[in-house]
Amino acid sequence: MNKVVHVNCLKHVYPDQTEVDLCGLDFVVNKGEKVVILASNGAGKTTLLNHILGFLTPLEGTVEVLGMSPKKDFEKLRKKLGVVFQNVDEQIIGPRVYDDIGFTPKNNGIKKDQVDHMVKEISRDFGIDPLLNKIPHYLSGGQKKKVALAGAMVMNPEILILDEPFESLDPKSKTEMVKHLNHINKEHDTTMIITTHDINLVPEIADVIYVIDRGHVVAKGDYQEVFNNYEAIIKADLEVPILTELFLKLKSRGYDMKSPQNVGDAEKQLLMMFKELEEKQGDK
Ligand SMILES: Nc1ncnc2c1ncn2[C@@H]1O[C@H](COP(=O)(O)OP(=O)(O)OP(=O)(O)O)[C@@H](O)[C@H]1O
Repeated sequence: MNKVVHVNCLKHVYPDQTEVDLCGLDFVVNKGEKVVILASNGAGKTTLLNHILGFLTPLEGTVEVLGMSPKKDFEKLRKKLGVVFQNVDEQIIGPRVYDDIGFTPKNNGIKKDQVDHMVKEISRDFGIDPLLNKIPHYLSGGQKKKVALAGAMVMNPEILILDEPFESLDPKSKTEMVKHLNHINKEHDTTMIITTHDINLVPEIADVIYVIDRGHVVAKGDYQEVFNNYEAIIKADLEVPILTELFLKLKSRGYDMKSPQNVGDAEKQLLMMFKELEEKQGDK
Protein backbone atom coordinates (compact mmCIF):
# COMPACT_ATOMS: atom_id res chain seq x y z
CA MET A 1 0.00 0.00 0.00
CA ASN A 2 1.36 3.39 -0.95
CA LYS A 3 0.40 5.84 1.80
CA VAL A 4 -0.27 9.38 0.52
CA VAL A 5 -1.85 11.03 3.58
CA HIS A 6 -1.20 10.39 7.26
CA VAL A 7 -2.71 12.50 10.05
CA ASN A 8 -1.85 11.57 13.61
CA CYS A 9 -3.55 13.00 16.70
CA LEU A 10 -4.04 16.49 15.33
CA LYS A 11 -4.89 19.34 17.66
CA HIS A 12 -5.97 22.73 16.37
CA VAL A 13 -6.89 25.85 18.31
CA TYR A 14 -8.67 28.66 16.45
CA PRO A 15 -7.96 32.30 17.43
CA ASP A 16 -11.19 32.42 19.48
CA GLN A 17 -9.80 29.43 21.46
CA THR A 18 -12.16 26.84 19.91
CA GLU A 19 -10.25 23.56 20.17
CA VAL A 20 -10.53 20.79 17.61
CA ASP A 21 -8.82 17.65 18.81
CA LEU A 22 -8.73 15.09 16.00
CA CYS A 23 -7.32 12.15 17.87
CA GLY A 24 -8.25 8.47 17.99
CA LEU A 25 -7.51 6.27 14.98
CA ASP A 26 -4.84 7.61 12.59
CA PHE A 27 -6.28 9.07 9.39
CA VAL A 28 -4.46 7.24 6.60
CA VAL A 29 -5.20 7.42 2.88
CA ASN A 30 -3.52 5.15 0.34
CA LYS A 31 -2.85 5.91 -3.33
CA GLY A 32 -5.92 5.58 -5.54
CA GLU A 33 -8.36 5.19 -2.66
CA LYS A 34 -11.68 7.03 -2.42
CA VAL A 35 -12.00 7.90 1.24
CA VAL A 36 -15.22 9.31 2.67
CA ILE A 37 -15.26 11.20 5.96
CA LEU A 38 -18.57 11.01 7.83
CA ALA A 39 -19.23 13.38 10.68
CA SER A 40 -22.02 15.51 12.05
CA ASN A 41 -21.96 19.34 11.90
CA GLY A 42 -19.01 20.94 13.63
CA ALA A 43 -17.21 17.62 14.23
CA GLY A 44 -14.02 18.85 12.55
CA LYS A 45 -14.12 17.67 8.89
CA THR A 46 -13.28 21.01 7.31
CA THR A 47 -10.57 21.61 9.92
CA LEU A 48 -9.00 18.28 8.95
CA LEU A 49 -9.17 19.10 5.23
CA ASN A 50 -7.64 22.55 5.80
CA HIS A 51 -4.68 20.92 7.57
CA ILE A 52 -4.21 18.46 4.70
CA LEU A 53 -4.26 21.43 2.30
CA GLY A 54 -1.67 23.31 4.40
CA PHE A 55 -3.99 26.25 5.20
CA LEU A 56 -3.68 25.68 8.97
CA THR A 57 -0.82 24.85 11.32
CA PRO A 58 -1.33 22.05 13.85
CA LEU A 59 -0.71 22.89 17.49
CA GLU A 60 0.00 19.24 18.20
CA GLY A 61 0.19 16.08 16.10
CA THR A 62 1.50 15.43 12.61
CA VAL A 63 0.13 15.86 9.12
CA GLU A 64 1.96 14.30 6.19
CA VAL A 65 0.88 14.51 2.55
CA LEU A 66 2.89 12.68 -0.14
CA GLY A 67 5.73 12.47 2.39
CA MET A 68 5.75 16.26 2.90
CA SER A 69 4.48 18.73 5.45
CA PRO A 70 1.51 20.57 3.86
CA LYS A 71 2.34 23.78 5.72
CA LYS A 72 6.09 23.86 5.02
CA ASP A 73 5.91 22.41 1.51
CA PHE A 74 2.79 24.34 0.50
CA GLU A 75 4.13 25.44 -2.91
CA LYS A 76 5.44 21.97 -3.82
CA LEU A 77 2.20 20.27 -2.81
CA ARG A 78 -0.14 22.83 -4.36
CA LYS A 79 0.37 21.37 -7.84
CA LYS A 80 -0.34 17.86 -6.63
CA LEU A 81 -3.62 18.65 -4.88
CA GLY A 82 -6.97 19.59 -6.37
CA VAL A 83 -9.75 20.93 -4.19
CA VAL A 84 -13.46 21.70 -4.46
CA PHE A 85 -14.61 23.76 -1.47
CA GLN A 86 -17.98 23.43 0.19
CA ASN A 87 -18.97 26.86 -1.10
CA VAL A 88 -17.94 26.80 -4.76
CA ASP A 89 -18.89 30.47 -5.20
CA GLU A 90 -15.74 31.34 -3.25
CA GLN A 91 -13.51 29.44 -5.62
CA ILE A 92 -14.91 30.27 -9.08
CA ILE A 93 -13.06 33.47 -9.88
CA GLY A 94 -12.69 33.71 -13.66
CA PRO A 95 -14.90 36.20 -15.57
CA ARG A 96 -15.98 33.35 -17.88
CA VAL A 97 -16.05 29.59 -17.24
CA TYR A 98 -13.21 29.21 -19.78
CA ASP A 99 -10.92 31.57 -17.81
CA ASP A 100 -11.80 29.94 -14.55
CA ILE A 101 -10.89 26.41 -15.66
CA GLY A 102 -7.72 27.72 -17.34
CA PHE A 103 -6.65 29.78 -14.31
CA THR A 104 -4.30 27.26 -12.64
CA PRO A 105 -2.52 26.04 -15.79
CA LYS A 106 -2.10 29.67 -16.94
CA ASN A 107 -0.73 30.60 -13.50
CA ASN A 108 1.71 27.73 -13.73
CA GLY A 109 3.25 29.25 -16.86
CA ILE A 110 1.73 26.78 -19.34
CA LYS A 111 1.59 28.18 -22.90
CA LYS A 112 -1.71 29.62 -24.15
CA ASP A 113 -2.25 26.93 -26.84
CA GLN A 114 -1.69 24.16 -24.34
CA VAL A 115 -4.00 25.83 -21.77
CA ASP A 116 -6.64 26.08 -24.50
CA HIS A 117 -6.26 22.37 -25.25
CA MET A 118 -6.43 21.42 -21.56
CA VAL A 119 -9.55 23.52 -20.88
CA LYS A 120 -11.39 22.20 -23.94
CA GLU A 121 -10.45 18.59 -23.25
CA ILE A 122 -11.57 18.56 -19.62
CA SER A 123 -14.76 20.46 -20.47
CA ARG A 124 -15.65 17.84 -23.07
CA ASP A 125 -14.95 15.08 -20.54
CA PHE A 126 -17.19 16.77 -17.99
CA GLY A 127 -19.91 17.64 -20.54
CA ILE A 128 -19.63 21.34 -19.78
CA ASP A 129 -18.16 22.57 -23.08
CA PRO A 130 -21.40 24.45 -23.93
CA LEU A 131 -20.84 26.52 -20.76
CA LEU A 132 -17.33 27.78 -21.55
CA ASN A 133 -18.43 31.28 -22.55
CA LYS A 134 -20.88 31.75 -19.70
CA ILE A 135 -20.43 34.10 -16.76
CA PRO A 136 -20.00 31.76 -13.74
CA HIS A 137 -22.37 33.81 -11.57
CA TYR A 138 -25.32 32.77 -13.77
CA LEU A 139 -24.64 29.02 -13.66
CA SER A 140 -26.93 26.67 -11.73
CA GLY A 141 -25.65 25.11 -8.49
CA GLY A 142 -24.93 21.78 -10.19
CA GLN A 143 -23.17 23.47 -13.13
CA LYS A 144 -21.00 25.46 -10.69
CA LYS A 145 -19.96 22.23 -8.91
CA LYS A 146 -18.97 20.70 -12.27
CA VAL A 147 -16.99 23.82 -13.26
CA ALA A 148 -15.20 23.85 -9.89
CA LEU A 149 -14.43 20.13 -10.28
CA ALA A 150 -13.09 20.69 -13.82
CA GLY A 151 -10.87 23.52 -12.45
CA ALA A 152 -9.61 21.21 -9.70
CA MET A 153 -8.92 18.36 -12.15
CA VAL A 154 -7.42 20.30 -15.07
CA MET A 155 -3.83 19.78 -13.84
CA ASN A 156 -4.57 16.09 -13.14
CA PRO A 157 -3.75 16.27 -9.40
CA GLU A 158 -2.63 13.22 -7.45
CA ILE A 159 -5.10 13.91 -4.66
CA LEU A 160 -8.55 15.44 -5.04
CA ILE A 161 -10.16 16.91 -1.94
CA LEU A 162 -13.92 17.43 -2.07
CA ASP A 163 -15.77 19.13 0.76
CA GLU A 164 -19.49 18.29 0.44
CA PRO A 165 -19.48 17.78 -3.35
CA PHE A 166 -23.12 16.61 -3.43
CA GLU A 167 -24.61 19.46 -1.42
CA SER A 168 -27.28 21.44 -3.30
CA LEU A 169 -27.43 18.96 -6.18
CA ASP A 170 -30.71 17.41 -7.30
CA PRO A 171 -30.95 13.57 -7.22
CA LYS A 172 -30.06 13.17 -10.91
CA SER A 173 -27.03 15.48 -10.61
CA LYS A 174 -25.90 13.63 -7.47
CA THR A 175 -25.98 10.29 -9.27
CA GLU A 176 -24.12 11.87 -12.23
CA MET A 177 -21.50 13.35 -9.88
CA VAL A 178 -20.93 9.97 -8.18
CA LYS A 179 -20.51 8.31 -11.61
CA HIS A 180 -18.19 11.06 -12.67
CA LEU A 181 -15.95 10.80 -9.61
CA ASN A 182 -15.79 7.01 -9.90
CA HIS A 183 -14.83 7.42 -13.57
CA ILE A 184 -12.07 9.98 -12.77
CA ASN A 185 -10.71 7.66 -10.07
CA LYS A 186 -10.63 4.70 -12.46
CA GLU A 187 -9.15 6.60 -15.41
CA HIS A 188 -6.49 8.58 -13.53
CA ASP A 189 -6.03 6.58 -10.30
CA THR A 190 -6.77 9.88 -8.50
CA THR A 191 -6.86 9.57 -4.72
CA MET A 192 -10.01 11.21 -3.34
CA ILE A 193 -10.90 12.52 0.09
CA ILE A 194 -14.59 13.33 0.25
CA THR A 195 -16.72 14.73 3.06
CA THR A 196 -20.47 14.31 2.86
CA HIS A 197 -23.65 14.22 4.92
CA ASP A 198 -25.32 12.35 2.09
CA ILE A 199 -25.24 8.96 3.72
CA ASN A 200 -27.15 7.12 0.99
CA LEU A 201 -24.46 7.95 -1.58
CA VAL A 202 -21.61 6.62 0.57
CA PRO A 203 -21.85 2.94 -0.47
CA GLU A 204 -21.66 4.00 -4.13
CA ILE A 205 -18.45 5.97 -3.77
CA ALA A 206 -16.40 4.94 -0.72
CA ASP A 207 -13.54 2.45 -0.69
CA VAL A 208 -12.78 3.43 2.90
CA ILE A 209 -14.94 5.32 5.41
CA TYR A 210 -13.82 7.29 8.46
CA VAL A 211 -16.33 8.29 11.11
CA ILE A 212 -15.50 11.34 13.21
CA ASP A 213 -17.44 11.77 16.45
CA ARG A 214 -16.90 15.15 18.15
CA GLY A 215 -13.27 15.40 17.06
CA HIS A 216 -12.47 11.70 17.56
CA VAL A 217 -11.83 9.33 14.68
CA VAL A 218 -13.98 6.47 16.02
CA ALA A 219 -14.41 4.06 13.09
CA LYS A 220 -12.56 3.14 9.94
CA GLY A 221 -13.11 0.44 7.36
CA ASP A 222 -14.85 -0.50 4.15
CA TYR A 223 -18.59 -0.14 3.86
CA GLN A 224 -19.41 -3.55 5.38
CA GLU A 225 -17.04 -3.07 8.31
CA VAL A 226 -18.33 0.39 9.22
CA PHE A 227 -22.06 -0.16 8.71
CA ASN A 228 -22.34 -3.69 10.09
CA ASN A 229 -21.19 -2.24 13.38
CA TYR A 230 -23.37 0.82 13.20
CA GLU A 231 -23.40 1.84 16.87
CA ALA A 232 -20.47 4.19 16.14
CA ILE A 233 -22.57 5.82 13.40
CA ILE A 234 -25.58 6.39 15.67
CA LYS A 235 -23.35 7.62 18.51
CA ALA A 236 -21.76 10.15 16.16
CA ASP A 237 -25.28 11.55 15.44
CA LEU A 238 -25.24 10.20 11.90
CA GLU A 239 -27.91 8.16 10.17
CA VAL A 240 -27.56 4.76 8.58
CA PRO A 241 -28.40 4.41 4.84
CA ILE A 242 -32.01 3.33 4.53
CA LEU A 243 -31.20 0.06 2.71
CA THR A 244 -28.60 -0.80 5.36
CA GLU A 245 -31.13 -0.16 8.13
CA LEU A 246 -33.63 -2.49 6.45
CA PHE A 247 -31.06 -5.24 5.91
CA LEU A 248 -29.70 -4.98 9.47
CA LYS A 249 -33.27 -5.43 10.72
CA LEU A 250 -33.67 -8.54 8.53
CA LYS A 251 -30.32 -9.81 9.82
CA SER A 252 -31.43 -9.35 13.42
CA ARG A 253 -34.45 -11.56 12.57
CA GLY A 254 -32.09 -14.36 11.59
CA TYR A 255 -31.83 -13.85 7.81
CA ASP A 256 -28.32 -14.13 6.40
CA MET A 257 -28.03 -10.62 4.90
CA LYS A 258 -25.10 -8.22 4.34
CA SER A 259 -25.39 -4.41 4.15
CA PRO A 260 -26.08 -3.90 0.42
CA GLN A 261 -23.70 -1.73 -1.59
CA ASN A 262 -26.53 -0.46 -3.85
CA VAL A 263 -30.09 -1.20 -4.97
CA GLY A 264 -28.89 -3.89 -7.42
CA ASP A 265 -27.04 -5.67 -4.64
CA ALA A 266 -30.10 -5.44 -2.36
CA GLU A 267 -32.31 -6.88 -5.12
CA LYS A 268 -29.91 -9.80 -5.65
CA GLN A 269 -29.83 -10.66 -1.94
CA LEU A 270 -33.62 -10.41 -1.58
CA LEU A 271 -34.26 -12.61 -4.65
CA MET A 272 -31.84 -15.17 -3.23
CA MET A 273 -33.65 -15.07 0.11
CA PHE A 274 -37.07 -15.52 -1.56
CA LYS A 275 -35.72 -18.45 -3.58
CA GLU A 276 -34.38 -20.15 -0.46
CA LEU A 277 -37.71 -19.60 1.33
CA GLU A 278 -39.63 -21.06 -1.65
CA GLU A 279 -37.33 -24.08 -1.73
CA LYS A 280 -37.80 -24.63 2.01
CA GLN A 281 -41.59 -24.45 1.61
CA GLY A 282 -41.41 -26.86 -1.32
CA ASP A 283 -39.54 -29.36 0.90
CA LYS A 284 -42.37 -29.35 3.45
N1 LIG B 1 -12.28 30.01 11.77
C1 LIG B 1 -12.79 29.48 12.88
N2 LIG B 1 -12.76 30.16 14.04
C2 LIG B 1 -13.27 29.63 15.18
N3 LIG B 1 -13.83 28.42 15.25
C3 LIG B 1 -13.90 27.70 14.11
C4 LIG B 1 -13.39 28.19 12.87
N4 LIG B 1 -13.61 27.25 11.91
C5 LIG B 1 -14.22 26.22 12.54
N5 LIG B 1 -14.39 26.48 13.86
C6 LIG B 1 -14.98 25.61 14.88
O1 LIG B 1 -14.28 24.36 14.87
C7 LIG B 1 -15.18 23.27 15.04
C8 LIG B 1 -15.05 22.32 13.85
O2 LIG B 1 -15.49 23.01 12.70
P1 LIG B 1 -15.40 22.40 11.22
O3 LIG B 1 -15.79 23.48 10.27
O4 LIG B 1 -14.09 21.74 11.04
O5 LIG B 1 -16.53 21.27 11.31
P2 LIG B 1 -17.23 20.43 10.15
O6 LIG B 1 -17.20 19.01 10.62
O7 LIG B 1 -16.63 20.70 8.82
O8 LIG B 1 -18.71 20.98 10.23
P3 LIG B 1 -19.87 21.14 9.08
O9 LIG B 1 -20.29 19.76 8.70
O10 LIG B 1 -20.94 21.85 9.84
O11 LIG B 1 -19.30 21.92 7.94
C9 LIG B 1 -16.57 23.86 15.20
O12 LIG B 1 -16.82 23.95 16.58
C10 LIG B 1 -16.44 25.26 14.59
O13 LIG B 1 -17.30 26.18 15.23
